[in-house]
Amino acid sequence: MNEPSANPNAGWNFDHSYARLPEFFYTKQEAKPVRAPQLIVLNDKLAAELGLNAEALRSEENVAVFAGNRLPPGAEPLAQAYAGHQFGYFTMLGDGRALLLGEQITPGGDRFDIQLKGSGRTPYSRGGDGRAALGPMLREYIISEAMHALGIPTTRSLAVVTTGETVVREQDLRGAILTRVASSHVRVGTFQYAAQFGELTDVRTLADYVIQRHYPQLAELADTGEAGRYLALLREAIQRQAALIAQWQLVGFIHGVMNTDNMTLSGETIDYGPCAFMDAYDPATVFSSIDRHGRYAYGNQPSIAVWNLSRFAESLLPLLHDEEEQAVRLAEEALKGFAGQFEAAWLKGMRSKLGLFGEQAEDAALIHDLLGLMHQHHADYTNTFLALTFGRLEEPPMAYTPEWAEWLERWRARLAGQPETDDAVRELMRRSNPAVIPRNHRVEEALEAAVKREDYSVMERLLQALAQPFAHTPEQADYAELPPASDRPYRTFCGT
Ligand SMILES: Nc1ncnc2c1ncn2[C@@H]1O[C@H](COP(=O)(O)OP(=O)(O)OP(=O)(O)O)[C@@H](O)[C@H]1O
Ligand SMILES: [Mg+2]
Repeated sequence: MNEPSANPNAGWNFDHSYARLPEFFYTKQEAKPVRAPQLIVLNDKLAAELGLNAEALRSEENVAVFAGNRLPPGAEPLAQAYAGHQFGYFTMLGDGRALLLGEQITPGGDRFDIQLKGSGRTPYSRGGDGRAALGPMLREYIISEAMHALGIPTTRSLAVVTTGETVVREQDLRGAILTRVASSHVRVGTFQYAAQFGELTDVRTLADYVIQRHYPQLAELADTGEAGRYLALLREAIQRQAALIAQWQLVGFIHGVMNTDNMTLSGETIDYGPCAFMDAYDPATVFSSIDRHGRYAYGNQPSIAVWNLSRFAESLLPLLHDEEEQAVRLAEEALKGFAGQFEAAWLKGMRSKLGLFGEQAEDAALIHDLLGLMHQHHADYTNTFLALTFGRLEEPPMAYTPEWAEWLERWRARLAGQPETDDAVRELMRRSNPAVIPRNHRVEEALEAAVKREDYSVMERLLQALAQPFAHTPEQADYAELPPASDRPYRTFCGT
């Protein structure tokens, strides 16, 4: 059993709005204590943002909190229920290895879920052991924090502890628990769960909860119909996902497992499983070893988002309009909005990456032709934009062919036709093209040192570089190196 009350000076300040929902939505559950917790990494900056005292968090008492061995003051742990489509197939899921401790209210009044991932079995564990391994939890820590530094909405990572226990996968691995921080953990799959296994009132309760928590400006709208708040919720969720996926595409991020249970209503990226950043530009890039048909390939991410949002819309249908036909029409119209919103956000981002101010009709062709060349020449996505930013145009692949020269000519002509100075162009491009992304081979190098040799310095160095992705120090330049050819194509195995 958990011992109550950890170090009171850590600054834990919980509320429990999710626990005030009907019990249909969760199961109260304590963490299963682990043998020998040890703190591996703590996010001091995030701790401060949450109103937590990093020094107190390092104490033995609070390391025990991160391990699930102690409850922090005011915590009321629960496992959330949800369902979802996994690779297109619907199934009941729920937190099978995670627990929500509560919602930390920050000094500024913001609310964040504090969740332990890897904290033991729950009623939703099915055949699983409820545990997680050190490598995947550090991977989630590194990539989620990199995404945050890139300005992309995401769940955050506060800490990783090892448990002193072994988790059995294909081989024995060191057990670990990640403390995850999120605006909320409500997923498209939470709505699917309510629609499939609950009453209409449950869907309504959940929708009103999400509106209160993430879209409070909609709360006063009417119930149903064209001007209703549930249609507005659908539209807003679509808008946030369109913006999010555009940001993924712009940095070359491949989520890898865009199941409906891995899409949040907050619009934050969640579940860093078999995800990775693309090296050479190719829309067909897939990293996940279990995604054999390329369902979640880079180029498919926008259309998969629409597929997932369609499942969300289906869950909401009875709330959209009293007449089903009208409800379907409203949902379809809302879903049609995604393409335009995505395209607008993506084009805007691409213009910035190329230093283009204003909008000109030929911009889209200029951008698509660049991507076509990059694809044809297996050009590194991130480094091509860096080369353009810093005028290193003699570097491969640009130096290769007359087609590149022709494209560069068109780009220069477009730049020359705008009133902004070269400095302004360079500045925009520097802000829009990261120097450092969490490249697979560097992440793996850090994980190998951490997991196999208990050497965490490689990861610490990587985390420091990733925290400032747009800085251009010599340190940063080191991380712009391409992976050795033997590392391509890279696969992330789903040994979680
Ligand atoms: N070792 C495990 N034991 C029990 N349940 C598990 C285990 N691994 C995954 N699950 C459950 O399987 C489902 C799908 O797993 P998935 O990999 O999408 O999630 P996850 O990485 O555990 O969690 P999240 O989506 O919260 O980041 C989830 O319901 C998850 O809780
Ligand atoms: Mg998941």
